[in-house]
Amino acid sequence: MTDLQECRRKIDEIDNQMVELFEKRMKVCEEVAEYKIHTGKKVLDPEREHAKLEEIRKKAHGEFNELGAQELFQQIMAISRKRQYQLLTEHGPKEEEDFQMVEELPRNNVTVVFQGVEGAYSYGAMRAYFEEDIKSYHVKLFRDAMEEVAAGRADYAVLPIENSTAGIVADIYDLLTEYNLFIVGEQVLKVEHVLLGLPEAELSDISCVYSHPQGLAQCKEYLEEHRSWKQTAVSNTAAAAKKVSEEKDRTHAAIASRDAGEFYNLKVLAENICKNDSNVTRFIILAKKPVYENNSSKISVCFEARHESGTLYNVLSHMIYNGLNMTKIESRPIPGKTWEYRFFVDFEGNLRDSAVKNALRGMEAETSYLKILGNY
Ligand SMILES: O=C(O)C(=O)C[C@]1(C(=O)O)C=C[C@@H](O)C=C1
Repeated sequence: MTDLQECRRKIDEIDNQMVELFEKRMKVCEEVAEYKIHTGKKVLDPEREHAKLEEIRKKAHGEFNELGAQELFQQIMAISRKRQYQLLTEHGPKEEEDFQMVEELPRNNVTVVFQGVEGAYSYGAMRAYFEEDIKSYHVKLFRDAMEEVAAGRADYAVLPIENSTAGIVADIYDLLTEYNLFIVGEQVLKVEHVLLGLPEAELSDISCVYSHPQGLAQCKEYLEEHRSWKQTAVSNTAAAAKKVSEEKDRTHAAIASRDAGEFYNLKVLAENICKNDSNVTRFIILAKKPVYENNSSKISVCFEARHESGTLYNVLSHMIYNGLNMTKIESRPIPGKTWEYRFFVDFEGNLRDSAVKNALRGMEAETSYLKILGNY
């Protein structure tokens, strides 16, 4: 019978040689980095990597080992690139810094736009993030809010990006790639929906309910208990409340906030209608200029990767290598490119950290498009 101890001794011996060779190879890669820093040649050389992998495949025996050896060298070269990006950050030409650091963003005496109407959750988020003495106004669509900031009529826009029950607000993700705006802050707001009706209405009168699609989705279970009600989606929850108050029809109800109910003089017909009692929405604060506060700890990026096997894995590996904690990933279809996706990633860090600089340098070089959406 095979002796396990003996096998392990042999493996250890081989591994020791491999580590020695790995370090030797890395030393040469550092020389390559020096050459590339001086000549400005790109770190990633897909042709060279492709030729190398083909050569490696020919050297190995049998299909399994051919694939295995290729995978191993793919990793080795990826590690080599990461080391080269590190050296480039340390000794190469300084990258143009688009983002400006500020001690603190002004939260008073500014003009803020939000989507919806007073009483909407966006309004609540704005009140929670900014000081009292701001000038605020509302617009109809998410796009309008972005337009206001892009045109310089507002300093900031407050927009919902995700809800803990219903998921992301996809339109906002898409608009973030359309407008050249930056996320400078975020505000998480507890969302407590109630069912609102006219002051004289009773729950048994209701046959039609209005809300934002997310409001309807977040109260799905409650609405399933009232299947006969006609559900109508409107642009936001406060607009739903406004509609009920204007239509003066006691069979109409809205799913919105208690605040919206007070604002439009409606009665609470049912509360706790959202099954998930930790229902929160995260709002982002957008600005025109790429600024970040000194103590910012979260970075959002958006990128497109070539449609090839392993590209996403390679891009994300820059975060792993630099010890960065990825907190979120989303994908959205790229308009006009069927089955191709754009990725949105959040990770912990500050743009001043060298680990962040290294990771971003590598990610930028190995994606076809990368935008830093913000550090906040
Ligand atoms: O040969 C190069 O140009 C290198 O940078 C070395 C190396 C490698 O580790 O083999 C690393 C990155 C390149 O994409 C190709 C190859």
